[in-house]
Parts: sequence; C-alpha cells; structure tokens
Amino acid sequence: MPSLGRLHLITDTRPGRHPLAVLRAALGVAGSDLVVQVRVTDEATDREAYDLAGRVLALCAPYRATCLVNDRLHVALAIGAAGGHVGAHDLPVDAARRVLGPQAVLGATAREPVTARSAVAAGASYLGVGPCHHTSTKDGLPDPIGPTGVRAVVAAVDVPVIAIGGVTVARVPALRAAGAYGVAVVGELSAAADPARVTAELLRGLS
Ligand SMILES: Cc1ncc(COP(=O)(O)OP(=O)(O)O)c(N)n1
Ligand SMILES: Cc1nc(C(=O)O)sc1CCOP(=O)(O)O
Ligand SMILES: [Mg+2]
Repeated sequence: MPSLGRLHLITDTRPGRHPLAVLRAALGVAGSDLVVQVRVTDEATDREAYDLAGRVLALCAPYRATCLVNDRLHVALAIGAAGGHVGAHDLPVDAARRVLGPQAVLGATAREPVTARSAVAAGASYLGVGPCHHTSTKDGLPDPIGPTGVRAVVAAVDVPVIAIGGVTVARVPALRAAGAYGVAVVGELSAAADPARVTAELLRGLS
C-alpha cells in the first residue's frame, strides 16, 4: 500500500459550493500528496455519488492523487477508487475491509482510544479523529476533542491519525504537535477565496 497523503480534501456538495473547482485548484498545488474523499449528502442518489466520484477520480488520475469514497463502498469499487472511509453508521470496519479487499485504503472514524484500537484491529489503515474543533459543516457531532483528544488516540494506535473537524491553517501546527499524521478539511478549502493558496498553506503546516 503506498504511503498515505497528509492532506485530505473532502468534497463539499452543499449548495453554492464548487467541489470540482476546489479540487482542481488543490491538485495543482498538492498533486500526489492529496487524498480526496468523495462525500455526498445522505440524500444524494447512488447515481449522483457515482457520477461525482468518477469525475473526481478522473481529475486525480494524472496527478496520482488518492481518491477515496465516503460511506458508499459499492461506489468506491465501481469506479476503482483506492478505498473508502466508514464511521459508526456505515458498514462495520471488518465488513468494509472484506468488501474493499486487503490492499485498499480503509479509513474509519474514531473519537477515543478504545474505538480507535477496535477499528485498527478490524482492519482500518488510517483513522479520522475528531471533531477536533467546532464545525458548522456537519450536524450532530459530539463536543470537540481538541488536540488533547487527538493525542490520546495517537498514543493508542500505530496507524496514521487524520484530524478532522474545524481544521484551519492556523490550527494545523497544534494538531501536528499532538501527533496527527495529517488533516481532513471541508470548509477551509471549499469556502476559500483562493483554494490553491490555502492548499499551499495547509501543506506547509503539515510538512
Ligand atoms: C477523515 C474522515 N474522518 C471522519 C469522517 C467522518 O465519517 P463518519 O463518521 O462516517 O461521518 P460522515 O462523513 O459519513 O458523515 C470522515 N468522513 N473522514
Ligand atoms: C464530515 C465530518 N466528520 C467529522 C467528524 O468529526 O467525524 S467533522 C466533519 C466535517 C468537517 O468539516 P470542516 O472541515 O468544514 O469542519
Ligand atoms: Mg460515514
């Protein structure tokens, strides 16, 4: 399995956002260091998810950037993505691993050490850990765990920890200092006036 990129861009399909334009800008700066996670709303149809994922994969391919699909592992398989990401309401990690196969990149959400260890034992190759900070991008999340919560998970596992939730350029250094291998962002890039510049700043903080 190739080494995982440190900057994870999650597609923002909310009205008024432009996920493919943001992706093009980020790819131009991050290239093969970028991991793109295709995430659509729960209301989106599988066909919509499949169409977006196919377009994302086609954009990633020339750069050899990694394309993952959130939740819908059949879509990941159908487009030939590198893998997927699952959380508490998706397929269990061991089932997801069986679906995707042994070589796939498989991310799992974990918010504290016990679930983190279970996810790794079940086959997760990286963990998405958060919410690190308050975010308005997703409803219904528990209270933020901050860099301290990230540090606790990092100490419990031996796979890359990707910090998520309210990640900004300014917050990257503290998350890295807590042991996060990388970060996943939605709003910091999708709302940026200049996503290429913000990508460069995020990468600088991760290097
Ligand atoms: C990198 C990363 N970490 C966490 C999540 C959240 O996944 P999940 O808990 O399944 O929630 P949804 O994203 O499906 O709403 C993630 N997607 N990526
Ligand atoms: C999709 C998602 N999952 C989270 C979790 O903590 O599990 S936080 C989140 C949204 C992250 O968006 P932003 O970078 O705009 O805060
Ligand atoms: Mg999910």
